[in-house]
Amino acid sequence: MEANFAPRMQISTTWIDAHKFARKPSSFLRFSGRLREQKRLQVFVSAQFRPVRDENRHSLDSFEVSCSYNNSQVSTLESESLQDLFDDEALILKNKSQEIEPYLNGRCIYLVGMMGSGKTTVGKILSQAIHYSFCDSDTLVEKDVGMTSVAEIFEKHGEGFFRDKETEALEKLSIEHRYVVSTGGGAVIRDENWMYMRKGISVWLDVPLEELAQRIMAVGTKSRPLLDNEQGDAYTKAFRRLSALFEKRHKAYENADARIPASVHSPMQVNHFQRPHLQPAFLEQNLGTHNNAVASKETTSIGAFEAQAS
Ligand SMILES: Nc1ncnc2c1ncn2[C@@H]1O[C@H](COP(=O)(O)OP(=O)(O)O)[C@@H](O)[C@H]1O
Ligand SMILES: O=C(O)C1=C[C@@H](OP(=O)(O)O)[C@@H](O)[C@H](O)C1
Repeated sequence: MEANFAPRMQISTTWIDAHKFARKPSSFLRFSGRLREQKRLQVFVSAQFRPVRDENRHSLDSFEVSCSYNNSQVSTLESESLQDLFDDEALILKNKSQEIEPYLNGRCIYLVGMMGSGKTTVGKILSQAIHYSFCDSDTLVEKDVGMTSVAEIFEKHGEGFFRDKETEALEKLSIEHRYVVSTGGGAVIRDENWMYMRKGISVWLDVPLEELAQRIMAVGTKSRPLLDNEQGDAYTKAFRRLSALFEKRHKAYENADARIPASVHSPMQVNHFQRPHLQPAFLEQNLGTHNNAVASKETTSIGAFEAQAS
């Protein structure tokens, strides 16, 4: 079976009549009643194609439509569940992850990376594949503080308070086993947090800023308070702020035991996994220093982790 990937297609900021959307079957695009009443909508369309499986069959799998009105984003819509889009990627990630499971010896995996790099998305898939539990450190902080969102915590108590709670959450997790932890994008800035994350294996999901800004534009900035107060259109806002944060943080991300570049975990280029030369002996070479439990010197085949030693 052949699996090729067509490039992502983007048609940005086009004006179209709302009634044209209204004629589509409701399962095709989901609209709120309020949106349907708007006369004209400014839409950003990002289309993603399924892999071509044979010569005759290729289909548009899913596409996201992000709508804005009067320059403020009002909604992001998806043709179908985004999970569909990740199905092929998830399968490959699962297969590859299962190969590394025996070498982990129960150590937690900490996913680090900028906001939108996919720590939560990838983390959930990974945890299922290796039969670990999944934990989002932001969610742990929210539960601890008794608030429903990080945005609310920032608003009521400020960033410093959130950072202290984040450190506490990582400290709690550091005595656990068999967890894939999606850390907050800023967790890497405190040395103390690294002390806790070093109890497990840290993996940096390294995604280009342009891609991050696209993803964040699609879902909006409301849940990410550090991106929510910039001026300008949604993409520029996200890109500008992400660039400033990355400038301050990139050295800290390099502390991670392994780096996975976007080309490996992007659904559009997931065939990268299948290249025969991507067979790094990641655990033995790069992680053995952190835990003697990685005793085996046999070559492992874990193409999902194109790792670079820190
Ligand atoms: N590999 C990927 N390719 C394309 N989009 C992705 C990928 N991983 C995540 N996303 C999308 O990016 C957004 C942010 O992902 P998320 O997992 O919440 O990131 P994080 O937890 O790092 O902030 C979500 O809308 C998600 O669907
Ligand atoms: O980059 C950051 O400083 C932050 C990232 C967020 O987590 P995600 O990376 O999961 O979005 C969250 O912890 C908080 O809004 C701060």
